[in-house]
Amino acid sequence: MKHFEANFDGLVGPTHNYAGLSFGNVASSQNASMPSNPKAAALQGLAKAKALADLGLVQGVIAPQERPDIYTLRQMGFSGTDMQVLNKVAKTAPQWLYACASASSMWTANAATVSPSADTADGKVHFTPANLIDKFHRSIESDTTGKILKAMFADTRYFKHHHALPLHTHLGDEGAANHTRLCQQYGAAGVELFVYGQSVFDQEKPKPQKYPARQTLEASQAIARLHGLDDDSCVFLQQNPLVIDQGVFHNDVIAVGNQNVLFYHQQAFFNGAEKLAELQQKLGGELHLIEVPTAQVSVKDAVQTYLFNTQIVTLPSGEMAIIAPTDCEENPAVKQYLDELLTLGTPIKQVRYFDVKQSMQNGGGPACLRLRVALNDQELAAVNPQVLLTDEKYKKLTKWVERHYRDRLTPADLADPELLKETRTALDELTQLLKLGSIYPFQR
Ligand SMILES: N=C(N)NCCC[C@H](NC(=O)CCC(=O)O)C(=O)O
Repeated sequence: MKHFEANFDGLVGPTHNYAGLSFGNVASSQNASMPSNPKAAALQGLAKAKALADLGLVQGVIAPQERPDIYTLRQMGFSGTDMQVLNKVAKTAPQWLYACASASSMWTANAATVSPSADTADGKVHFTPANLIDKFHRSIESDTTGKILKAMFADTRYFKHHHALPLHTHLGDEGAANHTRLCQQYGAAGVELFVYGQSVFDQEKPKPQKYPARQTLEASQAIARLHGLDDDSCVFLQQNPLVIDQGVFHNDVIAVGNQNVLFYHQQAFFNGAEKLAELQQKLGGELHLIEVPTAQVSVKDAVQTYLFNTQIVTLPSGEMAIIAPTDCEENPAVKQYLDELLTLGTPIKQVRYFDVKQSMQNGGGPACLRLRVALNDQELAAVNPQVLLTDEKYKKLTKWVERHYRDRLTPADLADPELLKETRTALDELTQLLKLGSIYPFQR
């Protein structure tokens, strides 16, 4: 049986904008109110995904969500026709409109936590949508995310879908952004590394002082239980609270792994040495720990360039490549580090740069834009084939974006009734293109 890691990238939705919604995410705050370009954002994401497909990797897409989310606004008492709801919220409480109009579901590393069949007790691939409760605009994603994932991975012989964790801060869960699966081969049982920002029950553990820790240890433990992972194949590691306070709002802003490689910053973890030894012992065999020293790359540079929000992928040749944002190429210290990395004798032999600036300006790099799902060939054959990115699908999606997306949007434009119509027309067409059925509330 063959095994792969498939990447499912979030298609950027037509309302992509900069509303400054994510306290603790430096880029989101810095770029608040700047005009965005949804068309460019969606095309940049698609170009990155297509390049990975062209490298011989299994690549798919995940549909965006319906925004503005009129249904959530109705739950808050805005009433009348859809257009009246828009009008009232824009006039009386625009902050709620911004929160209900974000295209944030594009960052599919936060869509769910996924455990491959080689790791789980029942031998199925398990999915738990992230509840994302730390940020209101993201907390409204999980229901639709669950529906979209079920439409993509429908075959119950292979795929098991859980409900998102209960909606309380005790169980704050941000999905795969704080979860890394290490293994020797994709098809062999691996070790799942859960990185959390704080513990609710263990008050001895340190907490960040300035910015929120979005993921709790208790949430990570709940996911491991739901997915049927045994203790010998899990490691729970605390993020360094000092880096959360410098803008590292998810672990994937400071660490990334692939197979038996873990690439991370010297300051990424709290009590890292002990936990990484546990990881080595549980994984067995060779483990490449690539620690980037502060002396070479500061935490500030890591946050600005997203050096660790890169994707490390295994190419068909067996070599690994780093998929980095062009922001890394533009920063001399980071570029120098990446050049040097290729000479260190690790499995990483190539760096490829991609312009995903529209997403970066909201704090989302290449790794945020993708959800990884390790699959064997039987499982892959059971995935809805329409969501896989072929040459033809890429062309169709590109044309779809060009037809429906605007090239300029400010938060003020989110109240435009035409935008709501345009978005629904686009999404209706997309569900047909990807054969997803009626997943959006407006279609029912
Ligand atoms: N690191 C990973 N995996 N994902 C990045 C998520 C970025 C997202 N930004 C936003 O939601 C900004 C939206 C705005 O401000 O308009 C967030 O903070 O949750």
